[in-house]
Amino acid sequence: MTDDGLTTRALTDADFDQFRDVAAGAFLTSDPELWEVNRALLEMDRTHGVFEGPELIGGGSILTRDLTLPGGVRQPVAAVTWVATALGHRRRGVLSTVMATQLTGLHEAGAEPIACLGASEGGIYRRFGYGVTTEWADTEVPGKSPFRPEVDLGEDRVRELPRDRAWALIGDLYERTAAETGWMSRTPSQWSLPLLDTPSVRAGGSALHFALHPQGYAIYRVHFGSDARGPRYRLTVIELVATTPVAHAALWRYLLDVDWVAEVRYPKCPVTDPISSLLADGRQAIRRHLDALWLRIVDVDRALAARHYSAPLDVVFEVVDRRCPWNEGRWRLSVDQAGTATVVATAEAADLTIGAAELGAIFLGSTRLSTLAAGGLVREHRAGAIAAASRSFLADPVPYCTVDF
Ligand SMILES: CC(=O)SCCNC(=O)CCNC(=O)[C@H](O)C(C)(C)COP(=O)(O)OP(=O)(O)OC[C@H]1O[C@@H](n2cnc3c(N)ncnc32)[C@H](O)[C@@H]1OP(=O)(O)O
Repeated sequence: MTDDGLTTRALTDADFDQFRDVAAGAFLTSDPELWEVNRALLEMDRTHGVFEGPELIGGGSILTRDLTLPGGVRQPVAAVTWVATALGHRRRGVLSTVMATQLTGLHEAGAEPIACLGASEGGIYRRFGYGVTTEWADTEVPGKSPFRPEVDLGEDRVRELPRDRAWALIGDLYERTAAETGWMSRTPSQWSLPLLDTPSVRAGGSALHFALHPQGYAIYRVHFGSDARGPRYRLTVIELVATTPVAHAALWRYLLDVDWVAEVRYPKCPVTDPISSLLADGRQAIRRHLDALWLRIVDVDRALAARHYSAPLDVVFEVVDRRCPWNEGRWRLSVDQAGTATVVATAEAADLTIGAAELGAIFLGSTRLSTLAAGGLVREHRAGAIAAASRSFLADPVPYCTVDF
């Protein structure tokens, strides 16, 4: 019980309606289909509620997902979602209680050593030890923009398929791509969220379209509009998956050539998507970086040993982690020639000092340790330690996550 009388417990199926009402109120979204999808997806025994007397006033949920780590390891992670505090009960520590309950529970159960989430606002989660571990490059390209003449589009045609026929093909293509670092597993029921297509999700746009290539697919919708020159539609790419460069180029070409479309926008575009290199004038692709997946190390030793590294390393980290005191202290990370790590607690002098959020940020190998150090977020005690660790943590290709939980 907290100082002002709040209690916390894991919820049951019987609590679902109450949890839905609190979350729907906090997220200002009462779309009934969204909540029917969530009724099937939420793991109620991993969903915690904070109560004032009998009244549920906030909570948060953990989904069981797998995340691909550098080296191709499929790692179970705690995917945190639907964190919500009822209006009228904000800033009383409900979120802090949920975060503490989740992290302590994961640690004490020896469950997933990593938690992750997509943040509604950028200012909330750093204090709880989450750092930005992947980004999107929100990309806009004018419709009909030409490619370089040498770009190979292959012989295969991109075909538009109805949802039920597309669905039979895209799962396998997604699964092949999910072997790359940063991708999340999706069970058949977990597909229901990214494919949700209700009026509130469409926000005035069309139903989802499915463009299929033998080695890839694009899911998109169109928002209608016009001016004195004629139709000026906006095409929004929801997801583009390609298992070969030719399929990738063919799908982009297809999307750019949809008639009446003035602009193609892909908000969740991978930062390494080579669209600028395909275009005859690369400057036509305007790109803006956005934070995507936030990651939190729950148990330093188990998490750091789970991934592979790009270069040998021998470094002692002093970890500062007020929220998870079991992580605090010095850890020696040793990486051999094969990129395999061992992690042990040590009393030796630290080579660098790092906070939990920064350790979470560099974990997948996208965010550079050297960049965080340049921003004053990591301290070096042995010359060269940051450069060496930064190299070793980097992953190539740059990790990407769709984050759809
Ligand atoms: C993974 C996800 O589910 S992301 C979605 C998160 N949920 C939402 O955005 C839904 C709408 N918002 C809400 O429900 C609430 O405002 C929440 C969940 C964001 C915050 O809940 P609260 O119970 O008010 O937070 P709580 O009182 O525990 O505050 C904890 C700390 O976070 C800070 N904080 C809370 N909300 C915010 C915010 N939106 N931006 C920045 N800081 C914040 C508080 O000031 C406090 O700081 P302190 O520890 O330095 O004192």
